[in-house]
Amino acid sequence: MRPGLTVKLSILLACIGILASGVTGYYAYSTNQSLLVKEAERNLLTSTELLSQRLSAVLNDIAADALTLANMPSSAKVAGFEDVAGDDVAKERLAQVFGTIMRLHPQYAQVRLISRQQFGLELIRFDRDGDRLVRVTGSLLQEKGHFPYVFETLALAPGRVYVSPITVNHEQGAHSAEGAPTLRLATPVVTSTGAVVGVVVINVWLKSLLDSVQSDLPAGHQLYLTNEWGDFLAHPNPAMTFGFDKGRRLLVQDSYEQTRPLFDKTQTSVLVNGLDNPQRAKGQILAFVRKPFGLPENHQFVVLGLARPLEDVLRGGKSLGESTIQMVLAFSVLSIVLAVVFSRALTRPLQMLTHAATSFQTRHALEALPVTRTDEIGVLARCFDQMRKELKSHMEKMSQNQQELRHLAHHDSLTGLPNRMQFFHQIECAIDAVAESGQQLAVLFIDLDHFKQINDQMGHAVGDQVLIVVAQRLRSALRGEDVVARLGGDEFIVLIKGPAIAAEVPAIAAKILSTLNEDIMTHGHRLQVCASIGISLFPDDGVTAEELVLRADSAMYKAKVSGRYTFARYQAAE
Ligand SMILES: Nc1nc2c(ncn2[C@@H]2O[C@H](COP(=O)(O)OP(=O)(O)OP(=O)(O)O)[C@@H](O)[C@H]2O)c(=O)[nH]1
Repeated sequence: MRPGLTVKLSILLACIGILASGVTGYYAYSTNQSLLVKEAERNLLTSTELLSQRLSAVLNDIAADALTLANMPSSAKVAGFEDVAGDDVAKERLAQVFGTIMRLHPQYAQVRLISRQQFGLELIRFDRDGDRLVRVTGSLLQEKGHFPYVFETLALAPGRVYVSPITVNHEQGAHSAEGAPTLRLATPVVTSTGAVVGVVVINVWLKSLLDSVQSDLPAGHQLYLTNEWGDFLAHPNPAMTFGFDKGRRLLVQDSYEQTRPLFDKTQTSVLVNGLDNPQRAKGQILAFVRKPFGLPENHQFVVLGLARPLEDVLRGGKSLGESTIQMVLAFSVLSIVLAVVFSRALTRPLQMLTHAATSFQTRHALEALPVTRTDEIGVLARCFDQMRKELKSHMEKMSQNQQELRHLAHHDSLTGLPNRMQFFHQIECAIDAVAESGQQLAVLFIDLDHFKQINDQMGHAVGDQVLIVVAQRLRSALRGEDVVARLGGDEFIVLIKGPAIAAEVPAIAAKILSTLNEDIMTHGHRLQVCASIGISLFPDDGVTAEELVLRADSAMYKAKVSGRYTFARYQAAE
């Protein structure tokens, strides 16, 4: 069975409801996710900027240490001696200070005083070797004049601090510092006359530097650091760092395309998130900040980045997601219920109309209609109600007319008695019925005497009234099962059946004659009617309707001839 209008409408409305709540829920959920990510991005950017400021502060502290050492009068004195041996007492005192600095700052890998003379010979040098502090002396001291951190620092004005690029330390004999990513800060040692006589250099392990910078970073955050070309110096995966030292370039721009503006210097910070860029930053939120690094005239910078898992950020929205799903499910169920209720309410009047139409079509029944409604359905119902009432009245009239026509076809319109056709039908039925039972039938052909005179003398209306009275008297004089019909004009015919009808029929004929002969009062006239009756019997006088009627007619003429107002039996010789 095909679904009805109610089902279709319910499905449509339910689908709309479910779709609307689903879309709303999805929109609320995704908007919330976007807001969470944007908020996390802002916080991450702030953390990254704070981190870069902390890096600056740490570098400033190291620079301050370097300046402190360089500004000590003994530094200039030791560095300024022509003789390498110099003033051993002053050197030893200065070395104790250098050693103290090393002990106080575990992140320092090396602290040195390097002379301008003798190709930048190291004068005082402390190395860190694991937990141990090693003072390098004598022939182990090396010439460092060819290193940029020496010759570039010697060219600096007093009080300025050189910051080297962060590289892997390949200086031989540097104990634990050898092979480790290192940053060098150096400042010139100047005599009271303004002569630059040496440099103080502090080597810092990048790892220690970053550990101190990110010490209070929340768990789950990952640190990125690149140089000004984008080479990774710090990365959650150590294999990704210092690619240039291993003969290949591992650039942040290749990992995160969005960081290019930092290196074009068109932006100072960029944000990347895995929600908007699942290809580039899968499952992560990242913030990158460009930070000037070292001497301003060198236009150096580093890029600091922080990342945190997207999942951590979205975890806060998870409960909202679950609530949203519950809400969507609840609204979907509500939508289905409302859709069914609304559809039924909407289609009920249509169903009433449909039911009323089909009931009217099949049973002509006038079922209830929503005629009291004030909307279009009410108008339709009232029109339909009016139409079916008119149709019903027409149909009833037609049926009545048909009945009347059917009656007229078989009855005489003046007297209401069966007509000739009906009589013949009845007599044929009676012949069929009595043929085998051995019963008899009698046909009485009745013709009024001198009826023409009544018409002529008293008018046709009186004649009609007389015919009506005759019909009534014939009907009342006979039994209910006897057939009385009018053949036409003043001729009537009667069919009587019974086991001994031949013996009874003279008395019946006599009764008819006397009944008809009683006075008739009509139109102010007193009349008397006489009649002549011819009788034929089945099966003695005929076995068909035509024969019986014809022979009764013939007998009636015999009665007329014999003086009227009498009856006569058909005789074959006639
Ligand atoms: N008022 C009236 N007269 C009718 C009707 N049908 C026929 N007639 C008349 O009935 C008369 C019948 O006349 P007949 O049977 O020929 O003659 P009658 O005067 O009865 O003479 P007899 O039968 O020989 O006694 C005619 O004058 C018809 O015009 C009718 O329906 N109403």
